[in-house]
Parts: sequence; C-alpha cells; structure tokens
Amino acid sequence: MESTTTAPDITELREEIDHLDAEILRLIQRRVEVSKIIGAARMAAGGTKIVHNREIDVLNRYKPLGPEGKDLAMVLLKMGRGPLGR
Ligand SMILES: C=C(O[C@@H]1C=C(C(=O)O)C=C[C@H]1O)C(=O)O
Repeated sequence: MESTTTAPDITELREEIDHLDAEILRLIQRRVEVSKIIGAARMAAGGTKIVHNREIDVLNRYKPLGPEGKDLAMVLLKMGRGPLGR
C-alpha cells in the first residue's frame, strides 16, 4: 500500500507561527500593562506590590506546559512587577 501522506507546507506553517507570535506579543504586552495597573493601585492604597497566593495560582495555571511553563509564568510575573521595592 502506498503512503498518501503529504509534506507539510512550511511556508504556510511559518505564516501561522508569525501570526501566533504577533498575538502572543500583544497579549503579553496587555498582561504586563494590567498587572502594573493592579500593582500601582494596590500600592497607592497602602498594600503590597506582590500577592503571594495569587502568584501561586498563576504558576499553577502554567503547569500543563511542564517545567518551561513555570519558567514562562515566572517571566510574566516578573515583567508585570517591574522593579521591586518601588
Ligand atoms: C496583578 C496582580 O498583582 C501582582 C501581579 C500578579 C500577576 O502578574 O499575575 C499576580 C499577583 C500580584 O503579585 C494581582 O494581584 O492580581
């Protein structure tokens, strides 16, 4: 029996990756923005910049991606915090 599998269209797949990256970038930028707004509002009200249990929830959310998911979540949290101690 002959195989009927066709080679993937790399050009087309790369276009999809380009679109996905643009969307991921947009979402990350918005996430950082929202996280900073929340942090600033909480600090202005006399609270802390970081909320530990909420950050644990975020880390757990990325667990399906494995160890790299945790790294990714850490980077996202770090980006939203900005410099600590301010
Ligand atoms: C955005 C918040 O503030 C901080 C930033 C978080 C985030 O980027 O997900 C989570 C917890 C807080 O440390 C929040 O409390 O929801």
